[in-house]
Amino acid sequence: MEGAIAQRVQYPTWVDCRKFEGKPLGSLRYSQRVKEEKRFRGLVALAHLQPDRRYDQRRSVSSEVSCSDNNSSVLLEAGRVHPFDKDLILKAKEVIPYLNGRSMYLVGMMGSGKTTVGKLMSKVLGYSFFDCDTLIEQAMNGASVAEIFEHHGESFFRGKETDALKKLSSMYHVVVSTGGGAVIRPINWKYMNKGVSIWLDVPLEALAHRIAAVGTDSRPLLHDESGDAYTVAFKRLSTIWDERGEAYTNANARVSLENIAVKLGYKDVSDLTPTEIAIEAFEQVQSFLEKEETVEIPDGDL
Ligand SMILES: Nc1ncnc2c1ncn2[C@@H]1O[C@H](COP(=O)(O)OP(=O)(O)O)[C@@H](O)[C@H]1O
Ligand SMILES: O=C(O)C1=C[C@@H](OP(=O)(O)O)[C@@H](O)[C@H](O)C1
Repeated sequence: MEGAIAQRVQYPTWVDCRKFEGKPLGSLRYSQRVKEEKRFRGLVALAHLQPDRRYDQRRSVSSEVSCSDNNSSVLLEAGRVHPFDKDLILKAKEVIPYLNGRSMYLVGMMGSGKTTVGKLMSKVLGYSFFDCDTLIEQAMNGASVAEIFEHHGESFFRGKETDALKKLSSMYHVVVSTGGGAVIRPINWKYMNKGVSIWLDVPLEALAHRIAAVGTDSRPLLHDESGDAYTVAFKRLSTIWDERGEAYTNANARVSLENIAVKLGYKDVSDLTPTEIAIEAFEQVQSFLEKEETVEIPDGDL
């Protein structure tokens, strides 16, 4: 089966954790008939899920999504999925009335989890998700962020980033993962302030570990020094943090991974799951919006 078919097939990469309740540890076959296009009707996408002990014993499952017709079967994607958590669903239901359709903009350093956590938040809220870098790449006919930096320079990229945020700012019911540098241009805050901005505050050591694990190819601001991956990432992140750390504090809500770890009694922020981070993000957003609602209006303005 060709990649073209694979790309068009919609399959569930996000599952409701109730499907796991009461089930013994092991695998669950999750099937969904592909009905998007007539000619693929005979195909069935199967997500084979099982708890992933290597990554996170509590709430992450590994997935294998395959697609088959009568003659053949092909593996479309293997990866991790994060089942919805009851607490996350409850928290989302609580925050929805406060949001009243307002969008959310995740800001934070490279690798802070804006995309991972943002996708999860959007799914559980029933919002659409947009990744700013991806929008820029699409606007540049598929050129990667690294290629745009290389061929056009950073300031051209920043212009495209502002264009993307401007477009997004007129939309409701969206969660946006912004690029790590979006906070440096004041005009971008004007656009992000149409919604609620959330800073994912992750210690630099944890960021460097994450980035060292996936490599720096897609993050051009990080891959210009030699040395071991962790040290290179940590050094560059420290310099970038000195330049723009202050700008993240403009966000409406701050989600500190160190604070969540203390609250949950974990020794290390790397023990935190995206679900736990998303729950805290909703809590912080709600607390910001509650305060916003109770801001006193001076008598003269009534
Ligand atoms: N809570 C987490 N724990 C461990 N790894 C994470 C967590 N959140 C994200 N990651 C990993 O860190 C890397 C960067 O995450 P990503 O969501 O792409 O960050 P950003 O969009 O802020 O650059 C990815 O490899 C992702 O799988
Ligand atoms: O911090 C930055 O200046 C950048 C962060 C990247 O996005 P992520 O934060 O999603 O990695 C991407 O926009 C570009 O490489 C520049």
